[in-house]
Amino acid sequence: MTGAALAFRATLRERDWELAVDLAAGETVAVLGPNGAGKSTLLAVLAGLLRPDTGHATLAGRELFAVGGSARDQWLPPHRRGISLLAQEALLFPHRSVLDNVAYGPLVAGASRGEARDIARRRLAEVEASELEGRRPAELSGGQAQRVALARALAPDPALLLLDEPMAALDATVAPHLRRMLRDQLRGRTTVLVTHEVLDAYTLADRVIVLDAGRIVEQGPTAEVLERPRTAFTADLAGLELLTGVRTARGLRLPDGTEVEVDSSAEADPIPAGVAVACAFRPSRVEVREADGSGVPSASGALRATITDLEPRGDVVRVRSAVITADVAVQQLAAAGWSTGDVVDFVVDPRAAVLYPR
Ligand SMILES: Nc1ncnc2c1ncn2[C@@H]1O[C@H](COP(=O)(O)OP(=O)(O)OP(=O)(O)O)[C@@H](O)[C@H]1O
Repeated sequence: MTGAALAFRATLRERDWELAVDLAAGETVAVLGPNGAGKSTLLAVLAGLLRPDTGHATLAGRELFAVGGSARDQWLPPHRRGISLLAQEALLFPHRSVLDNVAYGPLVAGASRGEARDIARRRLAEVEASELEGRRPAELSGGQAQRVALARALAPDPALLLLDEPMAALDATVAPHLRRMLRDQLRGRTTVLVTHEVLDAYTLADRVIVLDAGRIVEQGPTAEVLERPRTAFTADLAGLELLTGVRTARGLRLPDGTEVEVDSSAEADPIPAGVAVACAFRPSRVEVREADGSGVPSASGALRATITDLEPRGDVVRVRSAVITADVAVQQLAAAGWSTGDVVDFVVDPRAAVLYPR
């Protein structure tokens, strides 16, 4: 025994996919990544719907699979894995009542009809759906159906819960209710959550794994990964700008030689000069100034760049360039008269930037 609830490693040559994931008992891990990164592949292999070329996985001390090794392959079929999946769509049995949908798992696992219905009633109460027990799935709203689907996923008391973008198909007005419910239900439950929403990761996950092209590219405690991103994808998801370079006495030097100033006086563990670093900050903490016409940026630490795009966002306009993005007040932009193709200076607020080793 490793102490891990889930110990998983597998490869799939056809998808150039190779992953190792360990989960502690009761831990929720959010899996993030761009389209095609391999998130669904992970869920499918865990659920037993897709067979890897090589790999080994144990869940709560039981072997889920051992394939491609020297010994004979082991492969536990999906219904014997102790794993439940909640997908974007509720996928309830259309001809059964809500109660019987939720009772199905325990019934198949060997409970009597009465026991299975008792379990189902308890689970429905937990997701505030008791009054729906006599309805058919067609008589439910999207949010109600998803709550029932959550009750159904939890009814067999799975050793591992898989959530595949559970809020994605819901109205923005309904999603917060389910998110709150999930927060309560996931406490102490070993869960893998695939999501595109940073709010889901913050609200529900202890840890985050970022995938790209079938590999893990970042992982760690949720706040650490999202506040100190190492990839452009994670930075973008977290609403941060990311610059990379080398540590200098005043901040960091970018590959083009520009030095960006960062106030690191509060740094607990100073990073020595010469170390490869990343620097993250909000676009709202970047100022845009008129370029003064000389060949060098007007302010020290300014990044001179051409505006490639102007994107209105309420009372600010997102000013994009190839190197950096700034949010500028609509009035300031209008007064300055900047438009795409103009060369301007971007200045990062030294106190608003976080510097960390790459
Ligand atoms: N049925 C399939 N057969 C072959 N290759 C597939 C299949 N499904 C996905 N792939 C490939 O496997 C890789 C990982 O895809 P996967 O669906 O796991 O990504 P994802 O991170 O879930 O993406 P998304 O966010 O778009 O759902 C991609 O290169 C994809 O093209």
